[in-house]
Amino acid sequence: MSKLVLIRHGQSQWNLANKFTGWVDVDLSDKGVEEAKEAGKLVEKAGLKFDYAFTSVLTRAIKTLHYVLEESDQLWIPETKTWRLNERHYGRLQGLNKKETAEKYGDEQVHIWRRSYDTLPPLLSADDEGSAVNDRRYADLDPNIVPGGENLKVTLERVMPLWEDEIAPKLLDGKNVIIAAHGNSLRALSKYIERISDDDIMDLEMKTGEPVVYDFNDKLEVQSKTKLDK
Ligand SMILES: O=C(O)[C@H](O)COP(=O)(O)O
Repeated sequence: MSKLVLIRHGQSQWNLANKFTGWVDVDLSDKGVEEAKEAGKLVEKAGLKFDYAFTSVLTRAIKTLHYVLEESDQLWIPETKTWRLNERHYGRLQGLNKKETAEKYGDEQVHIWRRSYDTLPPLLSADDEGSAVNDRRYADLDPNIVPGGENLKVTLERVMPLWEDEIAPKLLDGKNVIIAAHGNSLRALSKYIERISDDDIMDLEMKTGEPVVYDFNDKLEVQSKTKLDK
């Protein structure tokens, strides 16, 4: 009945540099731009037509959405940008190199920080330099809900109101939706959509720039899941 496409942004500058990124607003790399354009061509080839788009307030996801829509000639559709689709906030890990962090704290600890459902990363406080509290794009948010670090569970909790209030009603109304966001905000959403357990979600990975297409019936049950690739 309706279709939902999830796409993780193309490779970012910090994916390339292997750094924890989270809410830091880094741009796409040249390869990331190519991945996003390629994804748009796949969307065009698959004949996917969207009624509505959602993305985060981070440049890498916004640009990916726009490349996809431009390549598929639907840049005109209405879109919402919201912090609720931001990458999971990586707290004090943001800006650190993932390999160096694993050398310092051990592979197991870093794997837990990256993939466990409910372990928080070391938290940033509101007066730390990198805190999102002082970022103009979050000025309308209650400072108490601006995170200093999130696990996947908390990420899912802040994605859910958007799903319930904005996305699910559109899908139930037969509209097709595209969401361009981030590895972990999309893992959280996929966990909910596919009813994946807290343990199994550790193994779900989202590739950069790969569109994932869900078909729903009129009860919003998943009928199929397809990844678009070359
Ligand atoms: O925020 C980041 O560093 C990445 O985009 C996702 O990182 P992860 O694969 O370590 O969760």
